[in-house]
Amino acid sequence: MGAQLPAYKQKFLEASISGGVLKFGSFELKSKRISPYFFNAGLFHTARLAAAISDAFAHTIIEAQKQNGLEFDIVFGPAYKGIPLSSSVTVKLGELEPKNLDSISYSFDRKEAKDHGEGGNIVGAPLKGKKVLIIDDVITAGTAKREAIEKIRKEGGIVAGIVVAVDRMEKLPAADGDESKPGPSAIGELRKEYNIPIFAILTLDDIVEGMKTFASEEDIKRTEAYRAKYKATE
Ligand SMILES: O=P(O)(O)OC[C@H]1O[C@H](OP(=O)(O)OP(=O)(O)O)[C@H](O)[C@@H]1O
Ligand SMILES: O=C(O)c1cc(=O)[nH]c(=O)[nH]1
Repeated sequence: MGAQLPAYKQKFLEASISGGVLKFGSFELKSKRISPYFFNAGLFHTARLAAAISDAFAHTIIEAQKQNGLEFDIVFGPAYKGIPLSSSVTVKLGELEPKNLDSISYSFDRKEAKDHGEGGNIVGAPLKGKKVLIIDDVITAGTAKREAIEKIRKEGGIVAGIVVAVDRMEKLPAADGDESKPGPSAIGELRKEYNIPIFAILTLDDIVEGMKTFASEEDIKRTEAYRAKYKATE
């Protein structure tokens, strides 16, 4: 499988396939695009798979600290699929880098604010004045990350960056709904607009490369055609 990929990406791709997380077929996305592949991070639910995804995130984050000077106090996972990731990745980071990352915290949001008890819509570490790293499953059109950034800022947090499991490398949805037109990259626009670094464990290019050794001709063709249709032009 995907001999060209670095070992940690290869391992993560293999875990995604064996756990049924990465699937091929026909799926409607949050953006309403119809995709021939889908990454369902909710299926990383066994001890082995949860360890595999938190390990891949932790290595990507530690590498980004070393190479790009990424600094953060809190690992934030947007609801819902980001929630278990925020806690498991925080534990893994503390284990791998006890000297630097032992005192980081995690937090996440509620999709609907709680109106009793402690109230509000943030659970875990308070965000005010803290550097916050968003971690999540997938970026497609960037809508979910934009919402997370706005929520964090509203709470007084400073967004330090984003790390996702999969960058689908897609363009922003066209304002007039005409998806045949070229468009700028969803991830590139987020980087520019908020001046933050964004990292991914796997990109669509990595998936297409890896697919060559395990997927059917038909799935490869359909995924390549989808990539050609929705890829960003800048
Ligand atoms: O880049 P985008 O076009 O926003 O799409 C990608 C996001 O959409 C889904 O989140 P959803 O809001 O459906 O949340 P959940 O599955 O985690 O509940 C998915 O889990 C990604 O986080
Ligand atoms: O864009 C989405 O909604 C989306 C794509 C994907 O691959 N996985 C997912 O959970 N959501």
